[in-house]
Amino acid sequence: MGFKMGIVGLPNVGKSTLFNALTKTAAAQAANFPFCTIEPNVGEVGVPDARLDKLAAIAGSKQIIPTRMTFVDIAGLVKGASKGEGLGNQFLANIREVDAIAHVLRCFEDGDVTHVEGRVDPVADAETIETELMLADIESIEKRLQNIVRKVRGGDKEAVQQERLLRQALSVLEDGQPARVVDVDEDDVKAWKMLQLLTTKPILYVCNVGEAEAADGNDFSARVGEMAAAQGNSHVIISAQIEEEISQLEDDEAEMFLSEMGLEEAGLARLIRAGYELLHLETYFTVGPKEARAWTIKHGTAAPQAAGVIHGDFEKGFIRAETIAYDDFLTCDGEQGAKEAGKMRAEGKTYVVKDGDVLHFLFNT
Ligand SMILES: Nc1ncnc2c1ncn2[C@@H]1O[C@H](COP(=O)(O)OP(=O)(O)OP(=O)(O)O)[C@@H](O)[C@H]1O
Ligand SMILES: [Mg+2]
Repeated sequence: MGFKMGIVGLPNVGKSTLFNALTKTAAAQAANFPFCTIEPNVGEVGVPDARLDKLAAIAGSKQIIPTRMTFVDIAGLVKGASKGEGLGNQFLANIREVDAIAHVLRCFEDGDVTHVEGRVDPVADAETIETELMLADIESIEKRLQNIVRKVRGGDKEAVQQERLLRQALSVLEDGQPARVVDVDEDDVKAWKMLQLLTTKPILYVCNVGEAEAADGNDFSARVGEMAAAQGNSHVIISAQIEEEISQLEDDEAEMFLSEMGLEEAGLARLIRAGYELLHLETYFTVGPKEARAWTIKHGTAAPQAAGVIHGDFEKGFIRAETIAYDDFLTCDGEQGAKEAGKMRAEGKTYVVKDGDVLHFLFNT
């Protein structure tokens, strides 16, 4: 499956710095000038999960393979992007392809780092970007409404549904609100997603604070927190610069560095977890002597479809899933113990996989 988070924001706010820290590379050029990034950088990141390490230790697995999430470092957007300003249209197209948006807001003060608007004001910056996304949606909706006029007149069912949804979105957008506030009927969810509107993508604010503020944030991030709460969105506080430094350290050095900074864990782990929550993602595990591995599914996924994440054949030929809950696996000290304690369940096609389940699939080939 693979879920994609797009890193979005004004130019020069620290997007590429954050991306490099996440992917532990210097793949994206990060520098103090606006529009440093033009082509999107794409990187896969292992999702940190302490449970996986515990399972591997119990089972004596030789290899630990975390599940992965994709991050896309997108070029900076500016006012007028929806009208093509600063290569805007191209960048907006990059956003269309992601599942969720990590919106980076500059919350650090540093006279040496240029702010495109000449002042630090993350709430105003958030509005600038959101406005561009809303304008882009309005424009694309108007185009699409024109394109389906004939089909709608001809009574094409899909086109009629599309038109209804497009008009619903248009009416909130024209009211100055993002399309994500629309309450979509169960029956319309699929068609609604297919519209791929930019402002329906779930959003997470990333407050990029100064080095000394990584633990508690600052006034700027506090204001972002209020804004996010009012919108029903979440936010994380991170110093991209510190994260970049941490990403270059060995694990034990990194831990020392974190505790000196008063941080419990790297901001990246918090960011990835927040992204997981935002997308309603969950993890199940496969555990054996060879490897302990984590897999990503959407909340509410049935066992055959969960098996399909590993391989299409697992889904097609699904028979049953031998299932041990994460806590049982720990308390019973592994698969054998769980079996003896009667904690290994045989689950069929309708079983909805739970976060943390340790699964073993049986299937026909
Ligand atoms: N938390 C921070 N504190 C101080 N400086 C920072 C912080 N985060 C990033 N910077 C600096 O800000 C500058 C811009 O960073 P970066 O290139 O990552 O921005 P960007 O958002 O990717 O820009 P563009 O849109 O132009 O690609 C760099 O000089 C970087 O070192
Ligand atoms: Mg960049």
